[in-house]
Amino acid sequence: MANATNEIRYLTGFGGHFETEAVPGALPKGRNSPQRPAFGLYAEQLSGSAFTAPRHENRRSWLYRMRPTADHRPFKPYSGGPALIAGAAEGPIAPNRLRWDPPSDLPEGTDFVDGLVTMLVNRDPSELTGVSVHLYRANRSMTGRVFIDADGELLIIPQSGTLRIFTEMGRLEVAAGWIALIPRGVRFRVEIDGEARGYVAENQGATFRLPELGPIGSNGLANGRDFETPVAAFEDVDAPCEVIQKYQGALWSTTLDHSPLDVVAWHGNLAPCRYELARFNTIGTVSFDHPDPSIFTVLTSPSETPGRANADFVIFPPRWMVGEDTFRPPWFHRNVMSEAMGLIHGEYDAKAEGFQPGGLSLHNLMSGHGPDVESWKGASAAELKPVKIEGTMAFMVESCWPYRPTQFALERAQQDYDLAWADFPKAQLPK
Ligand SMILES: O=C(O)Cc1cc(O)ccc1O
Ligand SMILES: [Fe+2]
Repeated sequence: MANATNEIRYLTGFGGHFETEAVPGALPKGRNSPQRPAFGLYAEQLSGSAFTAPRHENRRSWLYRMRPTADHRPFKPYSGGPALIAGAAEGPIAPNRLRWDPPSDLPEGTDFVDGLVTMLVNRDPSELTGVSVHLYRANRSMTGRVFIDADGELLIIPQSGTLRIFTEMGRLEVAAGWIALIPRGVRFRVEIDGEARGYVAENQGATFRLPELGPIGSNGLANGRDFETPVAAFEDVDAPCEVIQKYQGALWSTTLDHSPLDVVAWHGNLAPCRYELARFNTIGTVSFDHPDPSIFTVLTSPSETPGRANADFVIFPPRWMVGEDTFRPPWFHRNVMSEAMGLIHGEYDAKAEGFQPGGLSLHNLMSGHGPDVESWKGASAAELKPVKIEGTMAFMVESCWPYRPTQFALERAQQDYDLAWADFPKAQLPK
């Protein structure tokens, strides 16, 4: 089925067992690794979970490619992209709330890789847990090079501009309002027209999956059928191609004499996908009280502790607010989980000002936060008729591991963020 908007074809479903071939006959039937794959292709397994992971956790795909990935020369340190994985700032993490305007000095005239800037990190990649938050600004397509992240799966959240992502396993188009998920280790190139900006959550832990629905039942939130995985697509290019790899927190580079985007067919349940956030089936109160934001979870990466996410990707989409006798915006709270938030467009209902599209905020473990004074005043006085929050899309990457800002982030944080919560009137007790 052709996709009307961009001619790229997709397979639907989250984490399904897909099979796809760009050349008829490339995909072996009934086995993974025949003695002689069709056309002299190389069969190669890509594992996203341990071989012995329980069946419902097991993620792997088989790729049929023109040359094996093993065919490369040593990686050497890469000197571009200086702001990616800059490492956390020295010293203890201060218990302060932090917020950023969209940085005006993100890399300029760069492609997606060199345009990435790390803002927040929270575990060493070798621990196979944690999540980092990066921003990007890119003005050029990647040409003659691809990127591969061995440290984590990449959740790409465009804020403006459209990315065309040519991965080993096919092509995806991802505009603002969509997300893309690229599995750990899958090589890709990003093409753009004009300028593109956005966020990347780099998940070093267990692969993102749909959250349990519990009493919600068998439908709702992000529905599996709305995730789209590209069909196989490849390029047959015998020209130098640089491979830039993020590996254990550092960047490395090697140059091949061919494009590694040469996977002619693949099958399996580990593959890139995209999802339009507008498809999210938002559920909320129809009686009273503001539910915990976990009700807005799109994807979750569990930790080893049940119910405590290594990373939750949560959105705040347009929705009706109908709660009776309820303070409707997010309440005041302190959380053992750490909350990084971004804004794709519009306004966030807990922040009357200062939180801009392309900006970022951090409310780490146990830091007191909630509505700013203006939002609190407005919502406390509002007439509680049904109101539709429209034209907005905020998101949160919530993690059980406190985030550490990078030096780049610390140097650019708003200086007066605490004033968002200054001068609340004191409660007046009966005399
Ligand atoms: O702090 C925030 O703005 C995120 C958030 C939103 C909400 O609706 C409830 C709790 C919460 O942490
Ligand atoms: Fe919060």
